[in-house]
Amino acid sequence: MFTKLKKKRCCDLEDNAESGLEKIILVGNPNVGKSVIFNHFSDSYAIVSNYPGTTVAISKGKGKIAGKEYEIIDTPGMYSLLPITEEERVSQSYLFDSKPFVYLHVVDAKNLQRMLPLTLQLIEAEVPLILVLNMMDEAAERGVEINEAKLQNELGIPVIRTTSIKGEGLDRLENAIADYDIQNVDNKVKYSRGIESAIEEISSLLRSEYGISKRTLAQLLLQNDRVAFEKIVQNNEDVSSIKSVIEETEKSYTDPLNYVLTIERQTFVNDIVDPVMSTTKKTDTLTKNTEDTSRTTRASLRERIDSILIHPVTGIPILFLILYFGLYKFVGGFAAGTVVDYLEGTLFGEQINPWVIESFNSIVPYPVIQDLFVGEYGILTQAVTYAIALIMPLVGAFFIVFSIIEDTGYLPRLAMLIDRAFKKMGMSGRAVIPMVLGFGCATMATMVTRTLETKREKIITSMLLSLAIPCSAQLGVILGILSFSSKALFIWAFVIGVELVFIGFLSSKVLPGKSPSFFMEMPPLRLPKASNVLIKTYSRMQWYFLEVLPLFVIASVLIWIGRLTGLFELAVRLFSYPSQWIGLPAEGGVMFLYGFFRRDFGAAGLFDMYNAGMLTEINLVVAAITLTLFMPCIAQFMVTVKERGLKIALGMAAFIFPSAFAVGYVVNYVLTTLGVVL
Ligand SMILES: Nc1nc2c(ncn2[C@@H]2O[C@H](COP(=O)(O)OP(=O)(O)OP(=O)(O)O)[C@@H](O)[C@H]2O)c(=O)[nH]1
Ligand SMILES: [Mg+2]
Repeated sequence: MFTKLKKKRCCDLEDNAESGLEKIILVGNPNVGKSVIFNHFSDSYAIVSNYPGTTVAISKGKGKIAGKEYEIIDTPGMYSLLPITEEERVSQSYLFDSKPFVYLHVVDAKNLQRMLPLTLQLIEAEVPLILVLNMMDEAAERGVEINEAKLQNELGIPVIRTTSIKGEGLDRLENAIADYDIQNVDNKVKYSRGIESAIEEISSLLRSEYGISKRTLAQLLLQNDRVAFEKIVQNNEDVSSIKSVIEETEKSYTDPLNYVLTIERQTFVNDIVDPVMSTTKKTDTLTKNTEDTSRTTRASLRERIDSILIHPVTGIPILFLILYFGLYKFVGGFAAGTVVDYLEGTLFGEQINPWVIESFNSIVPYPVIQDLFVGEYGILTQAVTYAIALIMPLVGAFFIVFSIIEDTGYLPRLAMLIDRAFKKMGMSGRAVIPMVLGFGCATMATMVTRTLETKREKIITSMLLSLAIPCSAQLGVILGILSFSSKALFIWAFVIGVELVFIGFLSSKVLPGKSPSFFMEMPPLRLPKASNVLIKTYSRMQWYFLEVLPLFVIASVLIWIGRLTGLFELAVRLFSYPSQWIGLPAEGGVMFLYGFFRRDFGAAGLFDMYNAGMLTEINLVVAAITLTLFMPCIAQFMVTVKERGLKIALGMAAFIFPSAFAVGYVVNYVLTTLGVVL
């Protein structure tokens, strides 16, 4: 495991640097174990979780297979070569442009019938291919047996069975890659006459060469795939003749061609699967076969747990229990209370920092430089202390809880549970995943909005992520600060919840378009693996630090320059007005200034002010609410610009900034007028 910990966290943003090595590309449906196999073979790490849509961008790494070095590439899951969502589009465009040594098509063996259409499409695309029957453990548990040799014969490509999570079969996969030799494989699918002749006609019109076969490109064109059209326009093909073939074909079918192709392909899949796959019938409890009985019991237990999690009457209390123990007790109580108190108060406050200040001052006698490194807002005394003593334990604790929840497969169940409520806000249950991920890091979560179907849903989700979802660090600090009174915590959660629902509801009324439909594959509930939870937590914290620490240091440097030039005082004075509007002392302005860098930096400032006795309890609740609703951090803003465009991102910011203070004002007014005691 520790060799894994040394791996670098893989690129979430696409980079197109060519390594010059031959490529092995992992493709397949979502949630089938591609990233597990990627992590096994490559020197990079891609996040593994138990829900569809974990990987949303290409990940690359290098790996040795039978002594030879390759570039290994992990792609986002896709259901078919015709993409619907953006992360599927990422995979499709990669297929268009790559010439790999081999593609590994990873499938979930227990669902072979549903996965094989993509295999047939890849065979039609005439790409070098190995089929990996993964999750053989779960297939066996469900009584599914697959005759691998027969399947290999039928398909004409190598077929390897694996249980990647246990490392089983990966050595045979390695051998199969080493021995792989490209060969012509017969196409397995023959469509009805109208479609076959259209494919032939379009193929004969295509002059250039592409990463996929002309037959496949013709099919994509028949299904009106946007990128396929862009490709043929780029290559100066005879687009108008191709379009007229498509129109003619469309006229001769009553159903959309996409549907016709899918249905016709499935009959070929069934013909292949029927003789190679068998399922031992579930036996009743009277059976003498103990193995079958335990299999049946396990299956029915799983179904029972599933219905408990999804049913509102039982599901909602369970959700609250998870929030109570996972967030309130563990992150808020243990990490923010015990661990941070010790690290920030005792270790850094009483031991490390006084020593650092003294040593630094004795070595560097210049007050200006001393101020930069060990002053009140210094790089070492503030940036590093905040990052290590305050944020690190909170983020770490949060990510541990979060990784466990992810790996159980709870999130898709949560998506089903609150799909109806989300529909009222113009989103579907699918948006639950980016929203929940937002509590980890809203920057990552904004990228995950790629998995959503409609533009409207993506805008609403990104908006709510920027507005009302506190990230782990901020949430941890706020839980820590407000844990003095459950009433305070309740008011904070209530106001943020109401704002979230209200703005979501309002956006769904203002933005044109229908509510999206909800479709999500339900992965089985699984027991989390400690090694995956630890590696994932470590890798996310590493990512977080790379993002956070430089920003904190930049903030310290800018504040230092600001103080030298007097700009800092000016900015603080400027912020002292909105700070006073919401009932805070004028010094509260500093905190909002920090908040511009990152909201958690601001929250950390709040923590300090409270400890210094500068704030009342009501001040604290109001400030926590305002900071939660405050501007998204710089990194999140940049990702929002990238995913949604500058105009939408600026529009969001223009709304969020004043509305945060407006809500703060109202809450302060109500609490002080009512004379609420916390
Ligand atoms: N039981 C079992 N679980 C597996 C196996 N391989 C992967 N998993 C689990 O399946 C889930 C999905 O694994 P990933 O590697 O994230 O799947 P992926 O194909 O990369 O998924 P996306 O990124 O969503 O496309 C995780 O919970 C893994 O632990 C296996 O062989 N057996
Ligand atoms: Mg993945």
